[in-house]
This record gives sequence, structure tokens and C-alpha cells, in this order.
Amino acid sequence: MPSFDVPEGDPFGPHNLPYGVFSRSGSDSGARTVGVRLGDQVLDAGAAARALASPYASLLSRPTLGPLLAAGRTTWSDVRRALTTWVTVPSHRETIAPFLHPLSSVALHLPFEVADYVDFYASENHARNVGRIFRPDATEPLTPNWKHLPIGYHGRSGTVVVSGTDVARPSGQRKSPTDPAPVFGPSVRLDIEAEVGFVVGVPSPMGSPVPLSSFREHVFGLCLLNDWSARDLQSWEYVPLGPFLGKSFATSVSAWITPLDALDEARVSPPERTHPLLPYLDDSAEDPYGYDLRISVAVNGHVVSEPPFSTMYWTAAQQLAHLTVNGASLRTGDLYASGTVSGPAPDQRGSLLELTWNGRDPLALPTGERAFLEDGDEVTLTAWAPGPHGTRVGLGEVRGRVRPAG
Ligand SMILES: O=C(O)/C=C/C(=O)CC(=O)CC(=O)O
Ligand SMILES: [Ca+2]
Ligand SMILES: [Mg+2]
Repeated sequence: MPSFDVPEGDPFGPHNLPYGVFSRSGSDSGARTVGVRLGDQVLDAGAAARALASPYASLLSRPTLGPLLAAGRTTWSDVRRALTTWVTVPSHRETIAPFLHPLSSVALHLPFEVADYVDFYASENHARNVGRIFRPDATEPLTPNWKHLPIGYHGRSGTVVVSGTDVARPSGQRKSPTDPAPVFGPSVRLDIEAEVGFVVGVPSPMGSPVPLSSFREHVFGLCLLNDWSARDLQSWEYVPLGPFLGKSFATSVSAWITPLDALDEARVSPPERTHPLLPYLDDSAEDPYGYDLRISVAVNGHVVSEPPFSTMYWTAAQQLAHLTVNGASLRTGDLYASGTVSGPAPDQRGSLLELTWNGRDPLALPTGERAFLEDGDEVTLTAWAPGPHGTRVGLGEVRGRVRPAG
């Protein structure tokens, strides 16, 4: 499917079309509006829709993706079909051209107001590694509930930031087993977690669990997510209620939300289930909701890991079913993260905690040895998935630089 000015094989070609929110400096007072990425350009979707007298002009001329997210699956598909036509049919070329802006000329913003934020723990490899590191005396690294429910915790939606935002090193309490008392200060074990975030569009009322089969009716799309984690704060505070200040200071998401519709070719079956599941989580008769996303983690431009999302034990559909099975409602803009993505191989681990085995085996980077992050370090997550006809579907990157503690 040819398109205007996008090289053949570009992972952001017309088969992808992720959504974001952008503004142009020096124009229209820098107003925010919905953009769709095409190659290394952004289409002002609202302006294009108005020029083409599209019925979606109002939905796309907003400073946030919220209204589009809330509109539901039929509208999501119709808008995507319309956009595909606009960027591929030659007769639209002249109309569309003035509304395409180079990515380098725009500012990208957090694309939707994050309602509730939940983080899961769905990688068996990650859970086993962290269990061994945090609870070395336990005979079994997985807790007895791990294969029966997707473990999660509630995070802090107000500190979700868009890619490119600096992250200040957090301060807090820490106490290693050999310290006589806790001390306060900047974290000395600042880490990342390579994850995928799922964005809820259509709300659900309290008292109505969302079954596995309704996943696509509620979830609009996904993005890369970095769950910054202060391991020293976390390991002292987490007993018995789970992560708190060690993770709530910042969570970075990509500026681009990839619609699930762009990822149909990437759907795969999750790993074989080793324990029978209760009916609300039993996906053996459902469409497969694993995704073959190939993630790459770079520190200061040097790739340190390539976590495969296809290895995740719990799927996003199971996580949504579990999240609502007690009658909890969903709101437009709810964000839930997959949990750290770690594959079975040592160079597929999604955190420095695992890659360096809690600092024991530092990484040798061209910019110096690293156990955990130093001030000034920049972490970048990228990913792609198989698309139609041998293409690649690129996910928007998540980038963040560590600032010294304030
Ligand atoms: O097992 C623990 O005590 C802690 C686990 C984590 O830090 C992981 C977490 O945030 C969930 C995840 O990303 O998988
Ligand atoms: Ca996490
Ligand atoms: Mg976090």
C-alpha cells in the first residue's frame, strides 16, 4: 500500500497509523491537537478531517485522545479506515499535504489524561528472577498465587509522563539487611522496567465484570512504558503491601498509542498454561491475546537487552478480566501495564536489577560500567511487531534522562 513520502518498509507506514497529541511551536499559539504518525511526519488529523468534510472532524480536533478513546470500537475502525484512505489515495494528496509536519518540528504531549494506573507482574521469567533476588531464602521464587491470578498493584496516574520528559532521581528511605537503621537520601539503585501499557477507551459500570471476550471492545491500543523503579527504596518498603514510593515518582509512556487494529498480524498464543485456570481467566477457547512485540532497551544509545513480549504468561485480556472481576469499573484513560518483560535468555531481561543481578555483574557499556543508572543516563525503549505482508509495525519510543535528585 503506497503512501505519500513514506519509504517502502518504514515501520510507521500507512499500515501503522498510531495516534498522539502534538503542537507546533510558533503557530496557532501552539495549540494541542490529535496527530497521526506517518513515517517521520505527523498528520494534523483534525485539520485534514475538516478539509475533507469528514464526520470525524470534531472527534479529531481535540487537545487529547480522550473523546476518540471513549467513542468505541466501531468508530475506532471507521476513523482508521478513513485515515488509511486519506494517506494512500493519490487524489487526496493535495488536500492532505499542508497538514503533514516533520516530526522534528512539533512537540509531542501526553496523549490522554491517565485515569487509573495499574501495573501487573505477568512475565514468569521476571517474577522468578526478582523472587530469587528479593527473597533468596524462599525455596520457590514464584509465590503460590502466581499461576492462578495476574498479580498487580495500583500505581500513581498523576506521575505518568510522556517520552522525552526528564526523570529526577527520587529520594527516600532505604535499609540494607546489614544496616542497623534506615537512612534517607537519593536512591543509589535507580532502575528501569521495560513494559507495554494498555489504554482503556470504553468505560464499564461498577458491578459489571468485563469478560475475556470483551477485551477489544474496551481496550483501544497499546504503548511502550518504562516503570522507573528505585530498588533500594522498594526492597525496604514493599513488605507487606507491595511497591509504593519506589515506583510512584515517574512512569514514562510513548507519545504514540498504537491501535490494536494495527497489530492483528502480531497476535500469538501465550505460553502453555501449566495450571488450570478459573473460568473467568480461562482463555483456552478464546482468540489468542498474546502479542509478538520485539522490544529493545538502550542505555545511552547502547542496546543492553531485547525482551520478547510473546513470552508473557498473562495476556492483557486476562489482566482486564481480573481487574474488573470484583465489580470495579473502568474509566476512559485507564492505563494498565503488562509488568516487566523478561525473556528466558540473560540478554532478554527487562530491568537492570535482573541484567546485573542486583548489581553483582555490572554491564560494560561504552559510556562506562553500569550496575544501576547514573545521573545523566538516558534510557530508550523501542519495539516493533510483525505487520501485514512482511512489514514491521513500529511502536513509538519511550525515552527518558535521569536528572540528579532535586
Ligand atoms: O516481586 C517483587 O517483590 C517485586 C516485583 C517488581 O518490582 C516488579 C513490578 O513492578 C511488576 C513488574 O513490572 O513486573
Ligand atoms: Ca513494573
Ligand atoms: Mg513507575
